[in-house]
Amino acid sequence: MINIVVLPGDGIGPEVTAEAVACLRQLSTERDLGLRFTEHDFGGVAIDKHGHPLPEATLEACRNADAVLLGAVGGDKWNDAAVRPEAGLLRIREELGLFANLRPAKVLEGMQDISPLRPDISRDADILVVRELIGGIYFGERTRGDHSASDLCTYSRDEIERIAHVAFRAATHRRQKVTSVDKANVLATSKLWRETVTEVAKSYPGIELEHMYVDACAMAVMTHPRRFDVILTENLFGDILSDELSVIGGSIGLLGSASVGSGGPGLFEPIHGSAPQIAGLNVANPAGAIASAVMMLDELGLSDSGRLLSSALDVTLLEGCRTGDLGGSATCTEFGARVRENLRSGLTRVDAYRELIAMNRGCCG
Ligand SMILES: NC(=O)C1=CN([C@@H]2O[C@H](COP(=O)(O)OP(=O)(O)OC[C@H]3O[C@@H](n4cnc5c(N)ncnc54)[C@H](O)[C@@H]3O)[C@@H](O)[C@H]2O)C=CC1
Ligand SMILES: CC(C)CC(=O)C(=O)O
Ligand SMILES: [Mg+2]
Repeated sequence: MINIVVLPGDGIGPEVTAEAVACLRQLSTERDLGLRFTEHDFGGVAIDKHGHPLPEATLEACRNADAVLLGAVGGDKWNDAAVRPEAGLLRIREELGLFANLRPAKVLEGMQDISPLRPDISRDADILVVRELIGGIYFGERTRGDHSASDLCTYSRDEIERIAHVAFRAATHRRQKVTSVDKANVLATSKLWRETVTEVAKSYPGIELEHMYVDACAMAVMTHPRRFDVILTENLFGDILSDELSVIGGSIGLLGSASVGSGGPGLFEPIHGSAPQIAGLNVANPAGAIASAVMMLDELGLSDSGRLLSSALDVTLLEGCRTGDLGGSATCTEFGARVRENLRSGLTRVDAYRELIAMNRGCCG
């Protein structure tokens, strides 16, 4: 039995998570994976019910799980809460020791039509952001007075080393390049970051390392996305850059992520937030939540099943079944149902997918 804790959270979180879980349930039944799901309160909904975004019972369930699947948390409703939903998110990442957040962003071959970038710029873009997740300014001491406020940014050499190793190891399975992003012309933490990453790189002689300032990087990912393979960066910069990178593929609703640490359960969540404006309307794109489920299957050692789900997701998009954020009219539930239909038809659809790619290359290339 594989024990998966589901934290639907707030806003569109429950809607997109429901579609991902339905895909996983179907896969589990068809392929006898033994996935078992239990839902727990987390985020704003947990504040309403229990007075805290991360109740002890939820944390305990996550600690004992094989993996955690999360929707999103937050919303203006909880702006004045003593502990906000987002603080619960930071805490669960810290409690589970999830220092590495992996956020792949790519343009699906045959789908350059939905990228706002010119096809000659976006074609073949395929970037993995490796973001440090439990250090830096989000975790530093905060002060707030009437006329001033401060947030402390701290990184230790150890924290930088361990995330750098994740990035270099990832690059060895990809295109052998790491771009380390910092602001070392100004920040002390960035100077230490650059120095430490340069040192770690010596253990990976086959990997090309370049350093880039975050402002220049924010521009270059839009003008020359193909020049990037793995982007290694700290918590705040990675948060911002990964939302920006979602533009390349066409929508933030497409991107999933995996947060992993040193051996405990991983946490898998789309990179977007709770999108309160569209919550309850059944229009959210569940692709990012489903992509997160694919990453979860990989992490659980169920890569064959992950590949099937990933293909079913790609086929669904290539067929033109798209939610409003991608210019389509499919609802969240219709999109999820279509992914499951494609999943049901299994391997034959992978061939269909390749054919669709070949066809689309002609008209969108
Ligand atoms: N991991 C998490 O739980 C995160 C939570 N948040 C929280 O979410 C709340 C809303 O934050 P925002 O800054 O508005 O960011 P957001 O990511 O929720 O929304 C940004 C824009 O993208 C759209 N969008 C996001 N996901 C979508 C999807 N799956 N399908 C279609 N459109 C989608 C939204 O409608 C909005 O226009 C805040 O309370 C914020 O703190 C924000 C980011 C991450
Ligand atoms: C609470 C925030 C740090 C969440 C967020 O924006 C993210 O992790 O992408
Ligand atoms: Mg973010």
